[in-house]
Amino acid sequence: MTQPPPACLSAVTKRLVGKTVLCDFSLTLGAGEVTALLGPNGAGKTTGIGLLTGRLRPDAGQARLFGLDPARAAARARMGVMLQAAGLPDAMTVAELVTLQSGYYRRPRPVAETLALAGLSDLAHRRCAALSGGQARRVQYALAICGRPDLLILDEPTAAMDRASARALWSTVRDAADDGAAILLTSHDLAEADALADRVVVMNAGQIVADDTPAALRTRTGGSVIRCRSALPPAIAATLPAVREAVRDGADLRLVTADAVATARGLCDRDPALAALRIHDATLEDAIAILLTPEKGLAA
Ligand SMILES: Nc1ncnc2c1ncn2[C@@H]1O[C@H](COP(=O)(O)OP(=O)(O)OP(=O)(O)O)[C@@H](O)[C@H]1O
Repeated sequence: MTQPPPACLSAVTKRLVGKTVLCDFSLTLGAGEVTALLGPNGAGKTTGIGLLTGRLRPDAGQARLFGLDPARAAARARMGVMLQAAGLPDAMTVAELVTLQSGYYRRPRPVAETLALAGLSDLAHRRCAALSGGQARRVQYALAICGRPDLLILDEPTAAMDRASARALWSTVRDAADDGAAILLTSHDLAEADALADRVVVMNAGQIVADDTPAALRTRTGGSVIRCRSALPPAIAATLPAVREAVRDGADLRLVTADAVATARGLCDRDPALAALRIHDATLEDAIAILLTPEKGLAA
């Protein structure tokens, strides 16, 4: 018999205070897959997570965890969740808290293993009140993974973490997926999504605008990014050959182009004072910036 997917939203609509936040939204997560749910502030990512975790109920459509209603304890017991804002009890130590949470699961990891995976071994006896912001995030991560979840939902897990801590977390997330867990993460760090995700789902205004591998999304930009110092207005630069997008980015003029040589030639012709010309392959961030620019959205 085929197993139901770890998590599934089928044609859900969710209204909050009279506003439709998600409309006919469908998303299925696969076992062993890291899915990054990306999009600008207010796109509906946290609302989607709220429906999956059972914090919110859909107004139409259906949410399922392992084929069950997310409100069912049997479904929730197989899920680990790290939300954006979650307080920790000030008076407890890190080890006490992880021990307590582990007790809720049927086959938890040994506490020492959870602490090591979350980079907390040296902080085991520190009271939660005395943790830094990044350390508190690591404790929230430990609480999410202590039960060996088959589904791990991470809402901006590395926000407030330093680079080394973030990279250590990426590695354990990748290991969990390789062991068969389904992972859903949101992030505004697109380099993180690119490094970690098998699949990128881009949302805007409550709808999915792209669902593909990071490499395929990068390829769909069809090109390169040019940065330079130029007084040329972006509106004029946008008319140069092969330019898909032109914006001012700090002191730079930044162009996304399907043909870097043709665009660079055009730039030199239009601006004799052009300086500091740099060209690189388009990144996931560039691809998503184009996707979210309405008149230039990529073909799906
Ligand atoms: N409790 C609420 N009541 C009314 N509107 C809400 C509520 N929660 C969220 N919204 C609105 O729903 C929309 C989607 O919000 P959501 O938090 O899901 O976005 P998000 O993609 O997670 O954003 P961010 O990247 O900022 O976390 C926003 O317009 C937000 O203002």
